[in-house]
Amino acid sequence: MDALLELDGIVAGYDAPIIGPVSLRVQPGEVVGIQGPNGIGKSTLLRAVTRAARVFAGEIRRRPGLRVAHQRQRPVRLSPMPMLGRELLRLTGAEGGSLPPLLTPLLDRRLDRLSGGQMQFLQIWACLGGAAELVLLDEPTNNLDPRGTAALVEVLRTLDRRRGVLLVSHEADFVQRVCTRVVEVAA
Ligand SMILES: Nc1ncnc2c1ncn2[C@@H]1O[C@H](COP(=O)(O)OP(=O)(O)OP(=O)(O)O)[C@@H](O)[C@H]1O
Repeated sequence: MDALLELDGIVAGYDAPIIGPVSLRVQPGEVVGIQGPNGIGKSTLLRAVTRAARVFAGEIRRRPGLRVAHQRQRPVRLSPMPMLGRELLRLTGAEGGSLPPLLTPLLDRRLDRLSGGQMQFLQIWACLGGAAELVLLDEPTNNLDPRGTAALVEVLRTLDRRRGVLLVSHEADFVQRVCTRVVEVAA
C-alpha cells in the first residue's frame, strides 16, 4: 500500500450517521484539506480515522504500522496543569529536531498559563514534531495570530516527504497556501 490512508465510501457518525459516503486518500508528502459547511461532519470524519467516531459503512485502510497524531479542534485542557511545554513535547516525542522559533519561549512555561494561541501552536507541534507519519489537524489556525499562522504554513510547506497531513480548515487562504489537494464535503 503506497498511500498512508485511504477512505473508501466512509459513512461516519455517532449514534446515527452524520457524514458520508466520503472517499479520499493521503499519500506521503501530501497535505490534504477537507472543506465544507459548519456541522457537516468534518471533525467527525477525522475522528473516524482514529475510531473515536463510529464507522457505519465503507472501509478505512491505514498503511500497516502507521502512526497517527490527532490535533483536536477543542483540546482538553486540564486545569491546573503544572506540566511544562517541554514536558508535553517530550511525552509526545516532539522535543528534538528543528523546533519552530516561536515555541522556544514556551518550553519552560506551564501549560495552564499559556494563552489559547500559544497552547494551540504547542499542541500542533506536539503532533507534527513527533514520529507520526500521518497527522490529523482540526482547524489548526484557530487562535493563531498572523505570526503563528505564518509559522504553521512554513512547517507544513517543509514537511518531511515521507509524512502526510489531513486537515480541516475554514481559512480559505491558509488552505490554498498549504494544501496539495482539497476535498469538498457537502450535504
Ligand atoms: N460526540 C458526539 N455525539 C453526537 N453528536 C456529535 C458528537 N460530536 C459532534 N456531534 C454532532 O455531529 C455533527 C457534526 O459535527 P462536526 O464537529 O463533525 O462538524 P464539522 O463539519 O467539523 O463542524 P464545524 O465546521 O462547525 O467545526 C454536529 O451536529 C455535532 O453536533
